[in-house]
Amino acid sequence: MTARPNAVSTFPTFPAFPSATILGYPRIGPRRELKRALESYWNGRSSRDELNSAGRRLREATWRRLTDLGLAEPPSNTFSLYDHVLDTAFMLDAVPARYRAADDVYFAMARGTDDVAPLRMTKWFDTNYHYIVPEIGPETAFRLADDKPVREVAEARELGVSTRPVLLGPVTFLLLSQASAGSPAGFTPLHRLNDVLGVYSELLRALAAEGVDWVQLDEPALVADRSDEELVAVRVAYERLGGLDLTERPQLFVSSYFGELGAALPVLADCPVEAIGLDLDRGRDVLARRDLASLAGKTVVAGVVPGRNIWRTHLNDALDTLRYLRGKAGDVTVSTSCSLLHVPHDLESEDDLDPALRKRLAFADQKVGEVIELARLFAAAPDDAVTAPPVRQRPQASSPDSAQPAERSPYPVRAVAQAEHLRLPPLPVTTIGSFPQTGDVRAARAALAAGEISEERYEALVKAEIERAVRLQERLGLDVLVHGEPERNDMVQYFAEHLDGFAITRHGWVQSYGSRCTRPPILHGDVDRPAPITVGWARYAQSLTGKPVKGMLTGPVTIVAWSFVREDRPLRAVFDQVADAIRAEVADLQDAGVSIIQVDEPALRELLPLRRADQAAYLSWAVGAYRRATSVAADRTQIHTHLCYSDAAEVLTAIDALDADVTTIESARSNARVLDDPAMKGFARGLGPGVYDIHSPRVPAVPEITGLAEKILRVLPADQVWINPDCGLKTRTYDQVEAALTNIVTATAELREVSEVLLSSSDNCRDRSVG
Ligand SMILES: Nc1nc2c(c(=O)[nH]1)N[C@@H](CNc1ccc(C(=O)N[C@@H](CCC(=O)N[C@@H](CCC(=O)N[C@@H](CCC(=O)O)C(=O)O)C(=O)O)C(=O)O)cc1)CN2
Ligand code: MET
Ligand SMILES: [Zn+2]
Repeated sequence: MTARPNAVSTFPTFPAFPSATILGYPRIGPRRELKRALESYWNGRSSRDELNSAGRRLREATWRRLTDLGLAEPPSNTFSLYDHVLDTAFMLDAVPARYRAADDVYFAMARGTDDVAPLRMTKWFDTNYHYIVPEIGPETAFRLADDKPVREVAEARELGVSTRPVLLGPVTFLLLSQASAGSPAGFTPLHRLNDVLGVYSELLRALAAEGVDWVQLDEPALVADRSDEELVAVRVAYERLGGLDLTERPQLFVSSYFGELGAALPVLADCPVEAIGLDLDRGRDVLARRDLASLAGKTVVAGVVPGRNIWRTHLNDALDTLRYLRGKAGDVTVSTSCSLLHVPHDLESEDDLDPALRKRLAFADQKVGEVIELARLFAAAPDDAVTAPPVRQRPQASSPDSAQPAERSPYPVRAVAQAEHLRLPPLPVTTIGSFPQTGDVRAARAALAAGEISEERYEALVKAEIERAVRLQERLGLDVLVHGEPERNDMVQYFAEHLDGFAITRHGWVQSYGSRCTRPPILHGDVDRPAPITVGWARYAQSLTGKPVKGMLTGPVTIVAWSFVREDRPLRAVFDQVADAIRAEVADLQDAGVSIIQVDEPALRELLPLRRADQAAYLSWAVGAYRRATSVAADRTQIHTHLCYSDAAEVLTAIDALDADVTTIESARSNARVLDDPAMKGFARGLGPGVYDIHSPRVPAVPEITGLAEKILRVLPADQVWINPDCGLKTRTYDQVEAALTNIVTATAELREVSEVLLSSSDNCRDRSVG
């Protein structure tokens, strides 16, 4: 059968793409209605039916809002009760056998149950959103098990709204999945492409039968480096789906985002799909490509309104870009650069922002307005195309970088100084920093903000909470304690609130995973630390115990990564300013007698550019910022760092580069896979691979913990090993934490006995290495 690459112009009976659109919309609700509904269901306070109704109300509110704002054909299936990748796995019946008996299979996969651990969760490309990693093997029996995308179309139609369903594209779905445990060597989920395409074909037919004109297939994986085999998969997928007769399928819009399509552009251009989406914020390089003209027969959905930040769009620049494209592509439609999932709902909710700053901002609803305004301007603009690709660049540093401060002594020298100073037992047990954030503390913080309680009262409550955490750790027998971070609403927002140059929102929530959200601070000015931030709390915590209490800071890369950052200064200069603020805090903690300081960088890998060619440069200045923040530490001050959501190879490169003395990492959730990495041999620093997956309410049993720790001890000399959870405990309850830490301490005591031999021999090793 011959494909028809240009259905729009050749067959005018097929409806054109609307002139303005968005790729997706926040789903948590303007007042986090979804969060409340989920947590109420999980706590047994409401039924699944009530949860489903809450979801339905949110979808209705979204479609009404978007049509009120003037969007003709809003997207549907952008809603999810937990995660859209999980929705896709569920829809395809890619449900591993161990979940099938659960009461609620969907949430068992997302969160685990008492009997079964959840699926792995990891970062969605370079964002702070997390998706659930599907497990696919040769045994996965794909079928269309759920018709959510079709149902949502019908649901919207009842409200008089016709929508464009959004699906995760089959190639990205498989590339984001992992091979199930029993899969034969060499198997990758992409090997199942043909079977998945069978189900997608069936789904497209069902959507066409439902009267859908356009379907959006998201393929963000195509903006990262892709092998020839993967590019062949793209071709196979879209020749097959586009090859369905246009009476049997809706028109296909393949959207890319978070970067430029690279080698995937000519492949897609050659496939019988009717529209292609380009990210013209992060993927602007595409404008200079000669093969852009290969899109001449297609609708280009031009992502000129940035979906990853909250700054107003420069409408004139965007208009130039649209007019330039008009000369190159077929139809041109105005869109956001990606889904608006990554920005808060509505600026109108923010009453407290400085009016001068506020004028420069656009949240999701304002971005919808921009898209519509641009479509109007574009339609009214003269027909002649702009002929040169418009340039819009981030400013580069005009002055030389500020000097990098002096480095610390080499690690082996520091290790000796620290061992003498700290006198820790073998296999020290510690935690990552936060203890459960209780409703009481959150309520107290809300009451303080509302002026209902005094500063003194709030401080007393926080101190009581610190004391509770310290006493618990002492009682359970941990070796290096933490104060528990009760004074922090969030590890980034808290610092932003105490630094100059940041603004904080009241309702600017962005979903991070499931029901969990953050309010990313807005870094809009020059960053400076007017006064010490954590020193008072650290002093207080240390006064309660003879065991060392870690000072706890968030690193510069993570502060930048989890904020909305100004674009009128070179990113590198911004990093340096934040690094200097943290450096001042490290110095003050040290002066206050704190002997272990942890500077977390869980977002280090998140900001890693998706294309390998750009990664070395990024790592050099991200790492530079970290070292700038920490190199003020004396040799005997032990610097810890914590990384989560990274894979092994990335972590190991990063750990060496960061030059911290001890690194705690997430590993329980992936069964300590990091230790299989060949680079682990010869690893020379302290390492704490997590033995407790804190993302799930499950409490790990002692043998589970010893099992993981033994795996660690087979690879690493015992005197380098720390025992700790995967990440902070703030999302857990005190009951769960007490049970899990008890088991961790018990398991460690057993290990200390069996590994005494190992310990004495590795001690010798270390002495030799120092010479
Ligand atoms: N920024 C950031 N990104 C991160 C992480 C992180 O810790 N921070 N961790 C990783 C995993 N992501 C996470 C993201 C959020 C949360 C999380 O727990 N968020 C909390 C909100 C934290 C917060 O801002 N708390 C505030 C506000 C709390 C609140 O909801 N207050 C009530 C009122 C108080 C009450 O009566 O309960 C309200 O505003 O309605 C505070 O404690 O002050 C939540 O969604 O529940 C956890 C992990 C990766 N990315
Ligand atoms: C997402 S990494 C979290 C690190 C932080 N210190 C905590 O324990 O919560
Ligand atoms: Zn973490």
